[in-house]
Amino acid sequence: MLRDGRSVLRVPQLSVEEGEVLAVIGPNGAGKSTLMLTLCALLTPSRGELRFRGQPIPSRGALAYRRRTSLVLQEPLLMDTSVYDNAASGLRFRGLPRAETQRRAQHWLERLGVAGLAQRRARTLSGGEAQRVSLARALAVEPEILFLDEPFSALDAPTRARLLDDLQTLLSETRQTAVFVTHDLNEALLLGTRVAVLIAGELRQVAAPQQVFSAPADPEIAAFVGVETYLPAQVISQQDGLNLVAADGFQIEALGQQPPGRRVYVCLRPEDITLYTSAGVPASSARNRLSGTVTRTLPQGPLVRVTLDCGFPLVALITRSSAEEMGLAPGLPVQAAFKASAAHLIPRP
Ligand SMILES: Nc1ncnc2c1ncn2[C@@H]1O[C@H](COP(=O)(O)OP(=O)(O)OP(=O)(O)O)[C@@H](O)[C@H]1O
Repeated sequence: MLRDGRSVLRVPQLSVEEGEVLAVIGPNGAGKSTLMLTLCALLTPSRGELRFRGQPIPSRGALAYRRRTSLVLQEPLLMDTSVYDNAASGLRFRGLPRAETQRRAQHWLERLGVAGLAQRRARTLSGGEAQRVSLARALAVEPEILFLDEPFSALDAPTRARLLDDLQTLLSETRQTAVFVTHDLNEALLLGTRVAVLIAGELRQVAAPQQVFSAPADPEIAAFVGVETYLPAQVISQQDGLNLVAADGFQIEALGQQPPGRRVYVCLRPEDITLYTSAGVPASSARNRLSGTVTRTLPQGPLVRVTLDCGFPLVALITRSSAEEMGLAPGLPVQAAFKASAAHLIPRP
C-alpha cells in the first residue's frame, strides 16, 4: 500500500475467518490503521485486491460492502442527539422498519450495559459510556465483520478493563467476526482468536495469541512482546522436543526442535526468571541455572526490574518484597533460574 507515494504496508495475504477475532498488533507507525482502512474498503490497495466471501470487491461495490460491516474507532464520534438515536442511527440509515430498529437498538444498549442512559444526550456521557454506545450502534446493524481500531486507548485503566471484559464475553458468545487493531499486547491476548503482527509495514507473524507471546517469530516481534534477553547460541542437540544449546561458556536447555548446528538466539522474558542468593538455592524444576552479579535495580510499582551480568546482560522482573528479602543491590552475586519451557529459540543468520 502506497501513501503519499511511499510504501507503508506490504501484506502478501491475510484472511479473516468467519467467527474469529483477528487482533492486529504492532508498534506505532507499523501500518495497523492503514491495514484496517484497507480491510474496510476505505482505502484501495495499490496492488492486489480485497475479497469478501471469496468475491473481489469492485471499487463500485465498496459502499455495499461497507454497509455489511461496522467500524468503531478510538473516538466514539457520537451525534449530538440522544443515546437511543445514536444506537438507532445505523439501522435508520439502512432503512430498517421502525419496530425492528427499536428492538435492536434497545437490545444492544442493554447488552452493552447502557440502556439506562437511552434518553441522555450523548455529549453528556463519560468516555467509557460513550464507547459503549458506539459499540451498541456498531453491533445493532448486525455486521458481518466488526472492525475495531484502538477502541479502548482513550479510556482510563479500570474503565478499559471492564469494557474489555464485557466485549470479550460478547464477542465469544455471539461468535461475531471481528478485526481488532491495538498496540496493547494484553488486549490482543484477551480478545484475539488469532494475532497478526505488523512491524514496519510488514506482516511478520500470524498465529494463536499465546504462540506470538511465547514463540515470537523474529527478534523484533520478540522485543515488541516483551522479550528482554537475547543470547546468541548454537544448537548442540535435539531430542524429544528439547534442544541443548551452547552459549559463551555455558549450556542451556530449551523447548525446541532446531537442528544441531543451527545458530539461534535464546529469548527470555524477564518474568520467567527466578533469582536466588547463593545462600538459598532451592531444588526446583527449573532446568537452567546461571551465576551472575546484579548490575542494576529499577523499581516498577510492585515489581523490581533487575539487570544481571551473567557474562551477558540478563533481565529479571521480581516482586519488590523478594528483592528486599534478598537484599538485591548492585554487586550482589545471585543465581538466575529458568525452565526449559521459558527459553524460546529464534534462528539467527
Ligand atoms: N494519511 C496519510 N498520508 C500519508 N502517510 C500516512 C497517512 N497515514 C499514515 N501514514 C503513514 O503510514 C505509515 C503507517 O501508519 P499507520 O497509521 O497505518 O500506522 P499504525 O500502526 O496505525 O500507527 P499508530 O499505532 O501510531 O496509529 C506511517 O509511516 C504513517 O506516517
